Amino acid sequence: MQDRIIGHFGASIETKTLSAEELPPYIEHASQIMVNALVSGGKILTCGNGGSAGDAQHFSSELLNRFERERPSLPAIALTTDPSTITSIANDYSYNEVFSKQIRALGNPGDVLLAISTSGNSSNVVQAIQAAHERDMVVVALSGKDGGHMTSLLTAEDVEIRVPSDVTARIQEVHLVVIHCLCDLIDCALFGEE
Ligand SMILES: O=C(CO)[C@@H](O)[C@H](O)[C@H](O)[C@H](O)COP(=O)(O)O
Ligand SMILES: [Zn+2]
Repeated sequence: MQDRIIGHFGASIETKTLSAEELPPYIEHASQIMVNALVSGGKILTCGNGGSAGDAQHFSSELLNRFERERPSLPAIALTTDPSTITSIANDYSYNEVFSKQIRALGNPGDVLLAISTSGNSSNVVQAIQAAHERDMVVVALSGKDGGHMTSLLTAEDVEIRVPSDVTARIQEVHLVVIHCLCDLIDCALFGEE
């Protein structure tokens, strides 16, 4: 079984190496979108399912609390954290609307939606992107595989960071590095390079 374990590490390293070659321009662009929103008084909403819900919460917590340095709190809300809201929307309407209904209430022009989906096909994330555009928000899509339905919804204002892999776990492992890159770039832009 240790060969399997080593295989996971090897595949993760391989995917990260390929991502390090392909993704930096998209990550930098995404960070600029987020910084522009934050300096204009906007906030960042985040969403995703399963492991990507964890990533959505991981990112919002690092803005609200801190990443690696002492700095003021930054405005971010994970749309994945309130079971009463999520279960009531899913129960009364549809699970596909659990993020979009929140965005219609919380999102404002100039805010950013970080939409996370390894397949790009999770309906509630797709509908979240549609709702964000209705609210004149900008979208940063964090995806993988062929980008799925999410990709076709993005405008020229948005950016997609698509991990070059078809394996959900490997994509998620790169998403975490991307989230930390975004936090670092935001801190550098707002509070100076250390
Ligand atoms: O974390 C994992 C797999 O590693 C799963 O929980 C995974 O997040 C779930 O299957 C999600 O429903 C997948 O959705 P998505 O990434 O395609 O949007
Ligand atoms: Zn996972």
